[in-house]
Amino acid sequence: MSDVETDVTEVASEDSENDTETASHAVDSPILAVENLEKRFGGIVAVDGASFSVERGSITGLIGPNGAGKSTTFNCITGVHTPNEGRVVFDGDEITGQQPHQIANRGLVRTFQIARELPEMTVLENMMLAPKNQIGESLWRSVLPHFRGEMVEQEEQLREQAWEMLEFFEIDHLAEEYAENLSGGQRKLLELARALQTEPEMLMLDEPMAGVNPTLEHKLLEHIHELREQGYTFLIVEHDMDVIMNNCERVIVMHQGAVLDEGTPAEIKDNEQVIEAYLGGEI
Ligand SMILES: Nc1ncnc2c1ncn2[C@@H]1O[C@H](COP(=O)(O)OP(=O)(O)OP(=O)(O)O)[C@@H](O)[C@H]1O
Repeated sequence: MSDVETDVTEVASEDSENDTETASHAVDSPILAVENLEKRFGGIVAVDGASFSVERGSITGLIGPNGAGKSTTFNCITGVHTPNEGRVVFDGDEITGQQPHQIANRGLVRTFQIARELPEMTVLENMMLAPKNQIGESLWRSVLPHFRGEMVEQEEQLREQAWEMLEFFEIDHLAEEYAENLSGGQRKLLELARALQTEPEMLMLDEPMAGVNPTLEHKLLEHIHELREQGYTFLIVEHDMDVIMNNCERVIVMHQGAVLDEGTPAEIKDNEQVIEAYLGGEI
């Protein structure tokens, strides 16, 4: 993240004519815009013309009753599914239909409802696999002596960064533990740490609190707020309403594949339609 910020600052200061424009773009434009998104599975319309945007540097919640289309929307944004209609714009560029790794390379990464770490690898090994643009991934380059040196240097940097991340999430004592031996909550912390290892600008978290005990939940939320302070943007799908209401500045409510309401937690809490969508239950 800090590297990205430095790069942007350098480019902006080199081009003084565009200074004002660049600064206002960064402040005013949403980091993510979803426009008229539609996704059908045979006769099922899972997402039905959903449109919303996410403000840069915010913690935004995406909620809705079971089957509302939240996960499918996540999947369309992050390239797991190709939408039938609509557009996804990230940081000013259209990313609709791109592959997940291309979208991750642009700085938009997601975590899954069920953490996807590699169970038979240690926590540190899992961390080392996560980063984007590793020199070693290109085989022909890796056999050239010049690049071999670069690879060793890069691996050292990645290891250092991985340790820092594990320390930040207070799971460094588990570095040599096999991932399969972690608790549900520790897995969620590892997944978030892995996502950050790719140096994203925005993180989309699918039910980050599911299966997490209250102590770790508290810790996870603290980390999310700390990261937001550093400039990261979060879009969170979560069924735990207390988590959404107490931690998100904005909430998007989906129902039957479309956006039913958007606003502050206080605003959406008072919307009769939202309450009805949750089968008349209290939010
Ligand atoms: N791969 C798929 N094939 C067919 N139907 C699907 C598929 N994925 C989702 N659906 C359907 O699309 C609709 C929206 O599902 P989705 O999982 O996006 O909702 P959700 O809001 O994330 O629900 P939940 O909160 O229960 O996870 C549901 O009717 C679901 O059964």
